[in-house]
Amino acid sequence: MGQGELMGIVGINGAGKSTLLRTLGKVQPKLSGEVFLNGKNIENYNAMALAAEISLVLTEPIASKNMTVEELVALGRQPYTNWIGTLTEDDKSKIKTAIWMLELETLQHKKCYELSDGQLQRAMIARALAQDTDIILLDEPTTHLDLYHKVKILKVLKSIAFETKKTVVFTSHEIEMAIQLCDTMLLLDTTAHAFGQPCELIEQQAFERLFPADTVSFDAKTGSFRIEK
Ligand SMILES: Nc1ncnc2c1ncn2[C@@H]1O[C@H](COP(=O)(O)OP(=O)(O)OP(=O)(O)O)[C@@H](O)[C@H]1O
Repeated sequence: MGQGELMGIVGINGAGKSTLLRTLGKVQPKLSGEVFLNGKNIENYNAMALAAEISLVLTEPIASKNMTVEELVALGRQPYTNWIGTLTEDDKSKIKTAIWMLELETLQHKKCYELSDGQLQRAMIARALAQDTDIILLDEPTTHLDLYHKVKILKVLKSIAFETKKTVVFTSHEIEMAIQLCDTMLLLDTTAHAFGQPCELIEQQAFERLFPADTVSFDAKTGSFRIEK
């Protein structure tokens, strides 16, 4: 995966999308293999050093919804602040930028429990952005959102990758949206995995293999799935 790129990990239920993402972020022990970051095995990174390289947006609910959006976003600066958590001008500027990029200015003083699912997801992404790491990993960031908000979140992720030159990797069931918006995709399949630009995967007929064709087929011309009646 490259700098400034949005990469989607897609595949059927149980294909191992979340497991792979959480393994990349060292949130859970690896089942096999090794993960290298900047030429160094992630096993050799301590939590603080890894938090300066990778930020995570996971599906677990946040510890306390009693904090404001601004306080939640400020948590992203934790790996850099001193033991009393004093924010420097640089920290405050990164928090402000993240709030601005996720269009949270009018919500920043609201408590997290007052937010809709989509607003809370944006706040979580702002926290990851404030952490200012080269890599942002997100597990199913569009779950529970309506079509418009799913598209909005993915477009925000794309612009974060493009404008801040970060590598943004997310897992999703939104294969059609990922085809339209991702720079690269990893398609996890029970038999073979495919990685490349969406157009390359379409050429390889990788999406046709995903579901039984008598139920759901893939139309390469439109890049969309069709229900067989
Ligand atoms: N490489 C692997 N080898 C063996 N088991 C695996 C591997 N990857 C994932 N699993 C197991 O498969 C199960 C499903 O994995 P996971 O939840 O990551 O799938 P998913 O694609 O995110 O599913 P969903 O789309 O339903 O959220 C888990 O029990 C996990 O431990």
